[in-house]
Amino acid sequence: MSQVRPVCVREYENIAKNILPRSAWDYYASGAEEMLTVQDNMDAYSRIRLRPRVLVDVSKIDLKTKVMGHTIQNPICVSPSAMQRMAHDAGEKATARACAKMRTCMILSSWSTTSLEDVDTAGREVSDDPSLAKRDLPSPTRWFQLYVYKDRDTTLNLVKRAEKAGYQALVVTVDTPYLGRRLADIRNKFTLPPHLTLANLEAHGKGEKSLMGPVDLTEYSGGAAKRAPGQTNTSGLAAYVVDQTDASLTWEAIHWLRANTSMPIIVKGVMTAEDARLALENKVDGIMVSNHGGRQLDGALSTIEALPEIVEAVNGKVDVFIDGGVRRGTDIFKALALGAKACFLGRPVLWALTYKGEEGVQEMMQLLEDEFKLCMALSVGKVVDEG
Ligand SMILES: Cc1cc2nc3c(=O)[nH]c(=O)nc-3n(C[C@H](O)[C@H](O)[C@H](O)COP(=O)(O)O)c2cc1C
Ligand SMILES: CCCCCCC(=O)C(=O)O
Repeated sequence: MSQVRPVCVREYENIAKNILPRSAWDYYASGAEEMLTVQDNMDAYSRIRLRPRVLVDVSKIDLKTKVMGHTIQNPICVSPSAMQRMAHDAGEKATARACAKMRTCMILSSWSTTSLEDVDTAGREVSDDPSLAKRDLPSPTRWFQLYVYKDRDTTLNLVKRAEKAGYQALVVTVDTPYLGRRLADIRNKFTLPPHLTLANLEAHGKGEKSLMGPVDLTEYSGGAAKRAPGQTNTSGLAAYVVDQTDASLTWEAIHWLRANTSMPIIVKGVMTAEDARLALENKVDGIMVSNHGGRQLDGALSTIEALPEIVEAVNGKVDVFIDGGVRRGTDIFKALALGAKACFLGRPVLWALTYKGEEGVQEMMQLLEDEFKLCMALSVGKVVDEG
């Protein structure tokens, strides 16, 4: 289908809405309950105003920064989102290639529809491509997002595989003891299309057995299975989460992971200074300020409003990242000005993937890079990290 090239991230959303089947669109778009937090993540950026300065030489702007010790081309990275092959057949591989071309960081979801090994290989092929001289940074930056299963052997298997494949950090998502109530998914009895699987939980090597048998979310569809507290009607996905993942998780899990991996550990889903202090006490290496794109606790404050107290509590001891509602170069500028080391994107990547696969994601990220650079030039922001 021929499309006019989108000129802002919002346009990718409109295009994706017209292309995706209803249940995939609803799954990607939805947030918890009335989606107050989904909306507020975006609105809160609009409430912040900039104070531009003038007559400063802005003819050269370098956007490079360091995340967890790795230099990347710009502070615009990709958050983990599950099931990317619903958007495009090349799914997570396409995202990995686009990020490798942009020389920026991708976080792969535990719940990817492509195995973590195949995603890593796809990204490396691009990173090793000598024709990409424009971006002169060496290795790809790829982190693995972890959901902790009740079965710690399953969890450990994922961690060891990610480490072996060369993922450089483990991003432990801590805001999902249960799945938020996403009303459209409940109505749709959302489940994966039959040709797709949660690939990391399938057999991944010669002679290896599947970690838990093929994961069939339809078994859980309709809410006949176990339920989260207070839920009488739930989606297949939410029921699977109750059945398989560990709602009893505490900071102990971070110590257990630390004892089992040499990868640095980032906790994703911290929203308060109190938890940021606990994260430091429990020796995490990085913090992602996130409310899961408003998909978990409806009414939680926006991430950009949560950021300053967390940055203050962390006081430079570890890198602080942010996601949720980032849609414009000016949003990125505001987040960095308030102390984030880099911004991560969730839904915009899914929209761009739907639109045009790898090329779409690369285009969308380039668009945000251009917008961010322009914002720096017009505001004379001092947010370039030389270190
Ligand atoms: C469809 C979808 C799937 C997601 N899957 C995951 C996941 O597997 N792991 C995770 O930690 N976060 C997941 N998230 C949350 C994102 O990582 C991120 O926090 C959020 O999307 C950021 O908000 P934004 O979509 O407004 O950019 C998902 C979000 C969406 C929209
Ligand atoms: C243990 C929670 C699994 C959720 C899987 C995907 C996801 O994060 C989402 O928001 O959807």
